[in-house]
Amino acid sequence: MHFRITDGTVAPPELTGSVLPVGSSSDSACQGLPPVSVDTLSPTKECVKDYIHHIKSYMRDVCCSMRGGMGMESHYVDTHLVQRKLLIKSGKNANKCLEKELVILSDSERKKAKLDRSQLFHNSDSRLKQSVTLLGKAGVGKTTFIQHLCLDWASGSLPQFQFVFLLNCKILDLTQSNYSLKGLLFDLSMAPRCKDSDSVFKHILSCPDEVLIIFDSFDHIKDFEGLLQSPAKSHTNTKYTIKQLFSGLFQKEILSGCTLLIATRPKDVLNQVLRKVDSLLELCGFSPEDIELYTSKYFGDASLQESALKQIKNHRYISSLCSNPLLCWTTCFLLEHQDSCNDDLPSTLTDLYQRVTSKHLQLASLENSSLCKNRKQLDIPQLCKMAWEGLENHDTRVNPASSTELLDCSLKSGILASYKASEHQENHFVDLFTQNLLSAVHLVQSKQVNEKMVVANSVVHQKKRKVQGESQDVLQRFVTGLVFQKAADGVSILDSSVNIKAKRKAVETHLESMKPNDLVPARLLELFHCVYETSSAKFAKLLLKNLPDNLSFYGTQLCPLDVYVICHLLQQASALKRTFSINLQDTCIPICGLKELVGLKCIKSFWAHTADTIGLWEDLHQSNDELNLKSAIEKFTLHPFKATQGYHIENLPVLVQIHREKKLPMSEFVSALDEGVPALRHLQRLEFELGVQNGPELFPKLIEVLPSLQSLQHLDLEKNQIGDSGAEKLAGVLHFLECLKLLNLSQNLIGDAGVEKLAKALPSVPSLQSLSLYGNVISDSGAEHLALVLPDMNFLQDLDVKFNKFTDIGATKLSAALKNCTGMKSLELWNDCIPYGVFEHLRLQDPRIRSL
Ligand SMILES: Nc1ncnc2c1ncn2[C@@H]1O[C@H](COP(=O)(O)OP(=O)(O)OP(=O)(O)O)[C@@H](O)[C@H]1O
Repeated sequence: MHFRITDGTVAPPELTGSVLPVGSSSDSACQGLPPVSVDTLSPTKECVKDYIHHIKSYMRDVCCSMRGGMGMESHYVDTHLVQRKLLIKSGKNANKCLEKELVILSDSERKKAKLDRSQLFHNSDSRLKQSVTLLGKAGVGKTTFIQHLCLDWASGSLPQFQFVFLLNCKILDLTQSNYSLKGLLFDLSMAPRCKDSDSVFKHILSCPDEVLIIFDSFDHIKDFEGLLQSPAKSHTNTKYTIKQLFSGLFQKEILSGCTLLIATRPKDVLNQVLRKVDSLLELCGFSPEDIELYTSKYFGDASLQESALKQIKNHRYISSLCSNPLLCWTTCFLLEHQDSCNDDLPSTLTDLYQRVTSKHLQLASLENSSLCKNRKQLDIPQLCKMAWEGLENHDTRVNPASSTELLDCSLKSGILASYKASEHQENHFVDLFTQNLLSAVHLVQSKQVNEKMVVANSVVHQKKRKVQGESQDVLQRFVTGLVFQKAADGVSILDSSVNIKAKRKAVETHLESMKPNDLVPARLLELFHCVYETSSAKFAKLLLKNLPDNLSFYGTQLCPLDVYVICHLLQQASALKRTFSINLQDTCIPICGLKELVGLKCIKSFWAHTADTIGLWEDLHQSNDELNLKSAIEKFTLHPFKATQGYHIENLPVLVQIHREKKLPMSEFVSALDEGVPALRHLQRLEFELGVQNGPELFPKLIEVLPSLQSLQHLDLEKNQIGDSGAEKLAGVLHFLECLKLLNLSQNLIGDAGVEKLAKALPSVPSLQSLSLYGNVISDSGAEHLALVLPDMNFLQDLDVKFNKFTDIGATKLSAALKNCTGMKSLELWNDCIPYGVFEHLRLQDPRIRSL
């Protein structure tokens, strides 16, 4: 059977379409349509056509509305997709979490990588992608996007697919092993019943490349370990588990050629599966323009629309929150039901969700006074307990044995949604935030939950190594928010008669013991959020006091809400006379957020992606904000520079151009740049870690930049395969690097030709103390060239040329030169082309020659 919702009063409208008695003859979706059943006399083609017609019509009916009763056509806001890439790591240190391997693009790269819905299934060379993953945080609109996609298909777009099957992993029974491929498609997907499923299935098997199968809420397949093992291999009625069927489809063992679309939250998903997909796409949330459009769609009435929009725009926290479509809907719902437009808007997530949940309950009780006359009659603690029990098992469904009255009221209030799964009815918490708020209420006020348990689910934990899922992050925020909530007011969902002092004290002690210095960037961000949720000046101060001078959010994707929270807390730092350097590399922080953070007094230097930084300068220049432009130029730093992605280096030449020409690319002379770009002038350390794949291609860009790095002391170019030609290019610019102390050219395939050029240039680097050419392919002639210049390198202390190809001839030349270098401390020259006896002899003559 199919899934559907059976109660539609206030139930989430994205599902209300499936209220219809699916597959029955009274199915309104079927009315006026040819019957699904196939006249045995009619050709198979006819029956397939009928069925397709029928699914399309069914999808049009089921997918046409969103939560809150809004029509898809009237209220949907077209959001963008961004093409994402994976950083493939292998071996022991490979991460087991997709989010950690996803390359975080800069804001400017994201703009370039934008796609729209029509490009979902096609590569740039217009080849069809066979597997696509749609990534997005909770509430960003994955399910809604898929609904729209189904509507597109039903209305004739996506003609490449004859069939679209939509599976919701939330309601699939993952424990049973009695499903066939046919059962998966016809009985478990959102499709009307097909009376001649054998014929249609046979047809499907004959044209797999015209089939799209969508797995929504894929993160609900909790256990990803071994997911790809033992895939289903047979199309026939052999019985499998859902995971085996997925694995069989994914690995093209069954229905090979079909297209798969997998929608999931990125955290927690094991990458062994998702790294194998053809395309990884991230669904973007609402831009400020989208928020405006959505608000105007939500409030039909122009004056309501205007006032709501004004309130959202005036409230920076709320407008940053609204970049998440679900939270935007929640905000609009609250605005719609607030008593007066002078009511304060919530200033924390806890506050927002408490108000909205209370409102839902209140409306439901008003609507159906016979079921729950007032809020008190509803057993909220029981509802909260159910939420927590589900959350503990990473499950959104509620215990079917719960009281009917409680379920009915929760369904009517929109806290639960009902689905028809397989053979039975299931009730689920409607979204992650609602379930987590109720769970947090349970933890905070239930007597069965002790302080230790509350602390374990409140603020960030220093020692936990495992990446925690999004759900845990949100739970922490709510628990912290509730524990420190000021005296319960009208909207509090907490029972004011319960004493939570001991729990509050325990969380407080834990917060006070936190050492932000030891936290990885993602955890540090969570700590910021938890402190923000407390709304407490005391905890904000404590956090600011304990923060390290160098703040790093490196590699953590920052959404507008994150940026708001960071700024909000940091702006109080000036009062404490604290200043920070902030690393915003690989955070994809939007330029407006960057502007806000960089503008803070307490930020004395920042490091963000070069293209975004130039974008920020251009923005400030265009708005004639010369003062802030000057400060943003001065605060920008590149130190210490570590290039691990192509885009870390690609824009450096533009920066150098700005530095030399003292103007921005599209402008005339900019007075703020009259001293060039200090970040370039002051850069002391550069590590070029692009490796074999990107290193050789991007090395010329680095060469363009090096002459401007007058303060560079440490240049690490290890393992980039720059070869002889790279060494020659480097030799041409070495004389600019007057302060260079360390040059690491290990493992770069440099041979005699390259080392000859380098040797000529090395004496022009007066301050060089340490040179490594370890693991190259230098033979005797190269060693000889080096030996010749060794006495001219006045400050050289350490030379490492081990694991090269020179023999005792080269080794002897080098050791002879060493005699004239009194300042040198070590020479490492071992390699297996030098006879051991010779090597030992040289070593005994000069102890500065090191063995392995
Ligand atoms: N593009 C959109 N236009 C208008 N409203 C949207 C859009 N996307 C999402 N919404 C609103 O946000 C709500 C939540 O979206 P949705 O359930 O699709 O999120 P999700 O990413 O699937 O979340 P989860 O990971 O929790 O399943 C929808 O019910 C709808 O009200």
